[in-house]
Amino acid sequence: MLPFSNIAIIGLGLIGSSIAHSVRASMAGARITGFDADPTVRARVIELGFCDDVSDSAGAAVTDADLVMLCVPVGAMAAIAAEIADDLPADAIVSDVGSSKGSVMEVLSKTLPSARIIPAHPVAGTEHSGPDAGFATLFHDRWCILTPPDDALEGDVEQVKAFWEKMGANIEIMDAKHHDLVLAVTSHLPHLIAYTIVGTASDLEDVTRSEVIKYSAGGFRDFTRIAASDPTMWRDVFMSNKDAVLEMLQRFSEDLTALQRAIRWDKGDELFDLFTKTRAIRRRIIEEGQDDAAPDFGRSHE
Ligand SMILES: NC(=O)c1ccc[n+]([C@@H]2O[C@H](COP(=O)([O-])OP(=O)(O)OC[C@H]3O[C@@H](n4cnc5c(N)ncnc54)[C@H](O)[C@@H]3O)[C@@H](O)[C@H]2O)c1
Ligand SMILES: O=C(O)C(=O)C[C@]1(C(=O)O)C=C[C@@H](O)C=C1
Repeated sequence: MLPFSNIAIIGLGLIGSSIAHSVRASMAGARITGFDADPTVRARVIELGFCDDVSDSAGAAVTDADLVMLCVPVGAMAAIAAEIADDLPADAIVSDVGSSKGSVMEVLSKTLPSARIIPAHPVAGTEHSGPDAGFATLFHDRWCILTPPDDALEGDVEQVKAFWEKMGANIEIMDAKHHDLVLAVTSHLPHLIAYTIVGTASDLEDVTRSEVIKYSAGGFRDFTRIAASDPTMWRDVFMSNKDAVLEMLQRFSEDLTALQRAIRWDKGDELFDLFTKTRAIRRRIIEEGQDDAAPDFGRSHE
């Protein structure tokens, strides 16, 4: 049996379109209605044909839905919740895919006080955005973290869990605050570091900058991939997960200062010990099959 039969996807960029492709591939018979605030995106989605219907308003998209999946940037969640409030069926489950969870739950529960809200975060993505960037296998063997509120109905959590499992994801259930702390270090801080290092390189004098581009084969190139991620999405992530990101940034700055001191005072053994520890972490990630450097994950879409 299908976990949901009428799915409204609001926001048809990378994640919204990947969900639509994935539903098509794994839940035959489920009907997908899409909406995006950008009319050029709506027109492109009609051309691409991954929705059964594309509505002209968010309200119209949700009227018959049993699942409403909000796939907009975190900073747009409050506005979109207000837009669907009057048309949302009482028995529909509302979920989202936002990269931070505490603030999203806060705005959704305030704007939709009687809605059945089960937030989710697929820990899978690429640096690309928009409706052309999506693909059906994005969530295969990747984690999807659910952060249901304490009073969520168990049946609702099970339904959302079944939905993501059908799309190939592995499910973890977590408290929103814990999610935001963990993701601050595993996802948000790495993006901030990548944005910083690429920004620093681009601030160098013209002649050095062209050499940076010319010789960016390994390490720097990997950072530029991450630093090419969507500016709106990431601005919203940092604004919405401020406390956890600032806490992790503080720890990171302290560790960086310790490394600076080790280099200054020729403490090579301290560097060697740290690099040995970090190499072991990378090897563990690969052993546990979570190395996303190996599969393509949509990079061939570049
Ligand atoms: N990109 C990733 O790697 C990734 C991974 C997991 C989760 N997420 C989360 O998924 C969500 C969507 O990210 P994405 O990468 O698909 O972004 P995207 O830029 O590819 O798509 C977002 C879409 O939302 C639309 N939109 C913006 N405001 C809207 C509104 N008020 N009403 C309707 N549509 C609106 C935009 O026009 C755009 O088409 C974000 O909350 C992000 O944090 C992203
Ligand atoms: O692989 C990438 O390009 C990503 O940045 C994906 C990534 C991540 O940091 O792991 C980015 C943001 C999401 O919320 C989840 C996944």
